[in-house]
Amino acid sequence: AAEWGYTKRNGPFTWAKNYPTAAGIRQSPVDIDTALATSDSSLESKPLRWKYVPQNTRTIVNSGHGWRVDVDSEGSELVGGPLEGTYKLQQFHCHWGSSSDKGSEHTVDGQSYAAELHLVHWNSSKYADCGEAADYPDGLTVLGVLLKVGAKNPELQKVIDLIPSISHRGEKTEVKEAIDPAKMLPKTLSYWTYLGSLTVPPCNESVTWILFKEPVEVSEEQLAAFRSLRCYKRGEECPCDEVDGLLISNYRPTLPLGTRELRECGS
Ligand SMILES: NS(=O)(=O)c1cc(F)cc(F)c1
Ligand SMILES: [Zn+2]
Repeated sequence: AAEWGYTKRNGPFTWAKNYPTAAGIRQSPVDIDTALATSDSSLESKPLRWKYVPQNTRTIVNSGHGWRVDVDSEGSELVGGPLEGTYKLQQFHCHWGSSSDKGSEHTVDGQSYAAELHLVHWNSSKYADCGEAADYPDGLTVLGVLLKVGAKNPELQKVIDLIPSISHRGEKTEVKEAIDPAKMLPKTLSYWTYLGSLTVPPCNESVTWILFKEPVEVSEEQLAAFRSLRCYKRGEECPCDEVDGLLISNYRPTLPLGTRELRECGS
């Protein structure tokens, strides 16, 4: 089957053909209608807490759908907030648009941001690994960080510096200079949370989403570097009808929240 992607031919509106869950009722991303959010004292009473091991960021890979930094989960943990049990960091990646007026996956009162960073965690209290966890409704938690255009982001610059060595699909390289995921999170930890899904096929409905309210800055040049990734393998011709196979946009448009509860913690 033709590999899924973000062009007219294989993009988000075609995914349900090969991945029926993509047409489900607990899909992500969604528009965060801030007026709908209910503040929840139980969230306030259990502060979100994380521990990451920068040395455990192992490799960065061009998945064909963007860049992804794979992490050795050992030693990491995410607890508290809406979560039961302990979640471990598996990987982090980003979504962006062809220009910085769009690119985030979640929107806030209809507003898009330039990009969105996702830190993917799996429930190590109940499941053996990320792959297994992805098949259960409480299996995964993704921390989402909205990125807006501003100052150069020093921690993300460590990713940008590696992009030339993973320009084509399937290429990967060692992350030599440790990247600290904690340094990519906003200062204030207010967030929205709701039950959703992976925003890429197979769109498993197994994600507790935690989206920080405060955007973090990234520069136009850094966004331009993301768009220099190619969606096809070196030596192959470009399958996607994207302008010479550049990954200029890799975000899924928002899906209806439906009857799901949207909770918030912090102002
Ligand atoms: N985009 S996302 O954070 O929902 C996501 C989660 C995941 F586990 C794997 C992916 F490829 C993408
Ligand atoms: Zn993502």
